[in-house]
Amino acid sequence: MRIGTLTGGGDCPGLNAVIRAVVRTANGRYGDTIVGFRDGWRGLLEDRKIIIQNDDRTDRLLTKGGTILGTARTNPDKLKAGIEQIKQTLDDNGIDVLIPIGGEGTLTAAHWLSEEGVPVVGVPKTIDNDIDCTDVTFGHDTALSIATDAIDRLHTTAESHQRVMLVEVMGRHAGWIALNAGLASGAHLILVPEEPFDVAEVCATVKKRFQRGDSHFICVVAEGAEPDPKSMTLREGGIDEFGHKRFTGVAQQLGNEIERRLGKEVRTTVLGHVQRGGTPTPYDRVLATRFGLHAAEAAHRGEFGNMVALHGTRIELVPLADAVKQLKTVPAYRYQEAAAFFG
Ligand SMILES: Nc1ncnc2c1ncn2[C@@H]1O[C@H](COP(=O)(O)OP(=O)(O)O)[C@@H](O)[C@H]1O
Ligand SMILES: O=P(O)(O)OC[C@H]1O[C@](O)(COP(=O)(O)O)[C@@H](O)[C@@H]1O
Ligand SMILES: [Mg+2]
Repeated sequence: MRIGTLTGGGDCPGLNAVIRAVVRTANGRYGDTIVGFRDGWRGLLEDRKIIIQNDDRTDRLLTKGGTILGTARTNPDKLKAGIEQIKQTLDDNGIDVLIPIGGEGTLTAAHWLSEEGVPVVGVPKTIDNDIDCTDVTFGHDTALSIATDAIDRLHTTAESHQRVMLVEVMGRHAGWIALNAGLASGAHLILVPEEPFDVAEVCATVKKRFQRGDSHFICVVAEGAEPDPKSMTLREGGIDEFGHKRFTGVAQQLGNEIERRLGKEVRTTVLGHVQRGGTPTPYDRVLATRFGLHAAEAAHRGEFGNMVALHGTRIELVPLADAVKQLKTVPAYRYQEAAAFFG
C-alpha cells in the first residue's frame, strides 16, 4: 500500500510523533511506502513530497516539536478549485489512502475530499482542544504545561510589585487553554471566548482582592475572549486571507482599561507561539503515537471517512462528518466550576 500524509493548520507538539507512528506501523508491519506531502494541502496542489523512510532518523522524531513536513494554510476556495489537481497528484503518486493530520479546518477539508471519493483517515491535532468527538487531542497538554509554568512565574513577580498581571494565551474560539492553565496555576480570573466579560465586573473583582489585603492579581485571558459590547469595544482587526479574524490584543486593551479605571499598575504578557513550540509532553507523545498507530491500522482495514479519537482510555474511529459538525467549546458548567476560584 502507498499511504500519503500531510500536516495542516497551525503546528502542534506531537505532529512528528504521529508521522513516526504511521511510518513505523504501516511500513514495519505491512511494508507500506509513506509519501509525505509538504506544507499542508499546498503539497498536494503542487505535487511536492518526500518519501519518509522507516529509519533511525524517523524513529527519533518522537520527541521533536513542529513538523518535518512543514505546514501551511491555503484559502479554502483555492483548495476546492484545485480538486482535479489534488486527485491527479494522488493518482500520480499511487496513493491508496491519505492520512491528513490537522485541526478542524484540515479535517473539514479531509471530510470534503472523502465526499469527493478520496480514501481518507483523519488524525486530529490542536493545542486549543476545540475538536469535537474526541476527549482531547495531542498538543493541548504541552501547551497547558507551558502556559501553567509561565503563569506560575508571573505570580511571584506580580506579588513582589503588587501588580495586576494579565496573561494572554491561545484559544481562538475555545477557552480550554485559559481555563485549564488558569485552574492549574491558581489564577484569580479567567476570561474565555465562550463567556463575554463585563469590564466593570472585572474591575470590581480586582478591587475586592486588593481591598482585602491580597498582594496581586493574575488574570488569564484567551486571545479570542471578548467584552460585552456594552462595557467596552475592542479595536477592529478585520479578516485574513484564510477567513480567520485578526486579533488586536484583548489582554492589552483590557489592561489599559483596568489601569485607567482603578489606577493600579497593570502588566500584560502575551505568550503567543511559545505555547506551540518545543518537545511534546509524555502525555502528548503517547496520545500522538496511539493516534498514528490506529490511523495506519484503520487505513489497512479500509475504514475511510473517519477520524481517530480518544474516548476514555480507548482510541476509536468517528465519522469525519460528525467530528467537524461543530467546535468543542468550554461548556458553561466548566466555566462555573472555575468561577468558584475567582477573586
Ligand atoms: N471549510 C473548509 N473547506 C475546505 N477546506 C478548508 C476549510 N476550512 C479549512 N480548510 C483548509 O484547511 C486548512 C487548515 O485550516 P486551519 O483552520 O487554518 O487550521 P487547522 O487545521 O489547524 O484548523 C486551511 O488553510 C484550508 O486549506
Ligand atoms: O500560527 P498562526 O497562523 O499565527 O495561528 C495562530 C492560531 O493557531 C492556533 O495555535 C491553533 O489554531 P489551529 O488549530 O486552527 O491551527 C490558535 O490557537 C491560534 O489562534
Ligand atoms: Mg482551525
